[in-house]
Amino acid sequence: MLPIKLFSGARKMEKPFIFINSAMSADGKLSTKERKQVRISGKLDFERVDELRAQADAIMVGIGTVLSDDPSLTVKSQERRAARKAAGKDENPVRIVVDSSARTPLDADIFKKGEGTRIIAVSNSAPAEKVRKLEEKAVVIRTGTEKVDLEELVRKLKEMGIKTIMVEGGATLNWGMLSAGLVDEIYTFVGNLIIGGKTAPTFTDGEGFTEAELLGLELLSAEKIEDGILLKWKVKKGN
Ligand SMILES: NC(=O)C1=CN([C@@H]2O[C@H](COP(=O)(O)OP(=O)(O)OC[C@H]3O[C@@H](n4cnc5c(N)ncnc54)[C@H](O)[C@@H]3O)[C@@H](O)[C@H]2O)C=CC1
Ligand SMILES: Nc1nc(O)c(N)c(N[C@@H]2O[C@H](COP(=O)(O)O)[C@@H](O)[C@H]2O)n1
Repeated sequence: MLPIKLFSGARKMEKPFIFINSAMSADGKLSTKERKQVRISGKLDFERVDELRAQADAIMVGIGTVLSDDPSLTVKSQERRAARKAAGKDENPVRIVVDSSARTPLDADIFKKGEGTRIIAVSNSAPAEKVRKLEEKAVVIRTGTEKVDLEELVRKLKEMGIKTIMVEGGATLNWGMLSAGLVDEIYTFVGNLIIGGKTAPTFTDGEGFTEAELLGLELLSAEKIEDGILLKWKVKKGN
């Protein structure tokens, strides 16, 4: 594997640098039709992901991912956690869940595992009692009427000092972030399997772009890792 080069985009910091990292099957699926998590990455790719997590200020996922996978979103390597500590940071990046209706379970692994700040982003229509319970475990950010306003959320995260956000899916959040023009780079690991199923989540679901709105990408690199390929893309702005 080539040496890991993090975050090629050295753009001016008017907003946090935001990248999506996902693992998908050769047919572009993130998980099965039952939304069951699948091991797509091999050992080396999981190491790469762990390094990305360790370098990021924050990791963001959608509530769909929390409900189906119950991820902890922690940095797995003890050395990387120690390096973060030595640099005066928490062992884990800030963990952010985009959760319009405050559905995050109070016993979710993101609360149970690892130190560090958790942020739950809810809309203003989220049930008050559940929000109050979440506030005992996390910083709650309210934005948007029915649905989290991702642009405003990102602005608030920047005000909190977050400079780099790693988005780890799923399919709907990827669409929300891409369609709002918030993503700078995309890293997709394409693994050596076919998942199939027209209801299985793909890298980007949501409404989809019209022909006039299609999002252009510039290929930054393509690297074989074990039996898959890592594609790094830069999102073209203003197209
Ligand atoms: N292979 C991989 O790298 C990954 C796979 N996955 C898979 O993806 C699936 C989950 O994906 P989804 O069901 O699409 O859920 P998701 O994780 O994308 O969460 C979607 C939810 O986010 C919330 N949301 C709030 N405001 C939003 C906004 N403005 N824009 C977009 N979403 C907003 C909505 O409640 C929406 O239902 C799971 O099956 C999981 O296993 C998830 C992450 C990574
Ligand atoms: N990079 C990557 N490769 C795969 O093969 C995967 N299945 C995933 N899934 C993502 O990892 C999250 C789990 O995180 P924790 O180990 O619990 O910290 C899962 O929710 C998906 O976002 N990713």
